[in-house]
Amino acid sequence: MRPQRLLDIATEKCTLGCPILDDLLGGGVPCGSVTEFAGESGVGKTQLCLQLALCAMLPPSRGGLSAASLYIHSEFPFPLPRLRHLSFHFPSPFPSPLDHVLVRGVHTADELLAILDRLGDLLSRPPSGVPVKLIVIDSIAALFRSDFDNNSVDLKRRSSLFFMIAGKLKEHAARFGPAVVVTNQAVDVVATEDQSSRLRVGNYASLRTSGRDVCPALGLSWANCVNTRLFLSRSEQRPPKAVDLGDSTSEGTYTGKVRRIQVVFAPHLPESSCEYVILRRAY
Ligand SMILES: Nc1ncnc2c1ncn2[C@@H]1O[C@H](COP(=O)(O)OP(=O)(O)OP(=O)(O)O)[C@@H](O)[C@H]1O
Repeated sequence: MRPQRLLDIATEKCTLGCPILDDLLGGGVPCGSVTEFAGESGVGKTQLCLQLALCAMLPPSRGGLSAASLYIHSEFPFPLPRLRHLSFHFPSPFPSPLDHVLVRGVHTADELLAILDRLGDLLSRPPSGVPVKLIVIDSIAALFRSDFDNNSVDLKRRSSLFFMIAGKLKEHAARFGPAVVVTNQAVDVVATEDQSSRLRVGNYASLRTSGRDVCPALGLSWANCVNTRLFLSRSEQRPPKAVDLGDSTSEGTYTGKVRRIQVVFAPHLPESSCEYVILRRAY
């Protein structure tokens, strides 16, 4: 294959339901690989995942995948009222959109691995006949918060679970072509005297949110398990004046905190970022 042909291979993408975010991601979240949304609590990871689950149902002509999704959650309860609320404002091609979001809770990494082992059946023979082309794991970090101590045996066991989980996800992504999205927490970076010893992963030497230096949780082993890492952050302050949302109505301004999404690394995207806001209403 000539290098030029690589540019012609179009990867299917799933819209995020927002033209600015889609623009940043070159059309949306790519199918066939693992995309991570990392960021502090409340920054909007779940919001984007719920939005994606609804957008996956849209036909390709509207940026979707004409598909159902599997939403694996490790934080309880699953935000069903929020998904229902979002679905009211969502122009679904299906009469009951919530029937096409398959939800499964997991409590441990071993339980997740067992589900991923059996996932081939669901992906090859979806129960409703609608293909499942989006898999969300919200959140991977929650599964590793406890049960593991900071000793060499546990760290080795933890890394080995990362590689097994990522291996399964990539196997399904390559075989059945779904977009795989995982969410990850951000943890504070402890200041050291020698800043040069700080490990740099991807495009940015440091990442900040709410005025703190942070990095995605789970360390270097997990960073090597995802194909694309997107970092979501909140600014510490509200904008000095209302942000114009480009809407001519009186509601077309926003005075809350502005959030930012940065491409930390991705095989198909340059270093780039954009700002976003989360509104109560459909926009
Ligand atoms: N029911 C809702 N309706 C509208 N906006 C909501 C609702 N619930 C949360 N939000 C807004 O969405 C923002 C992002 O919340 P979200 O749960 O997506 O964050 P998160 O990054 O997934 O957090 P966590 O890591 O704790 O799960 C919240 O700060 C809040 O402003």
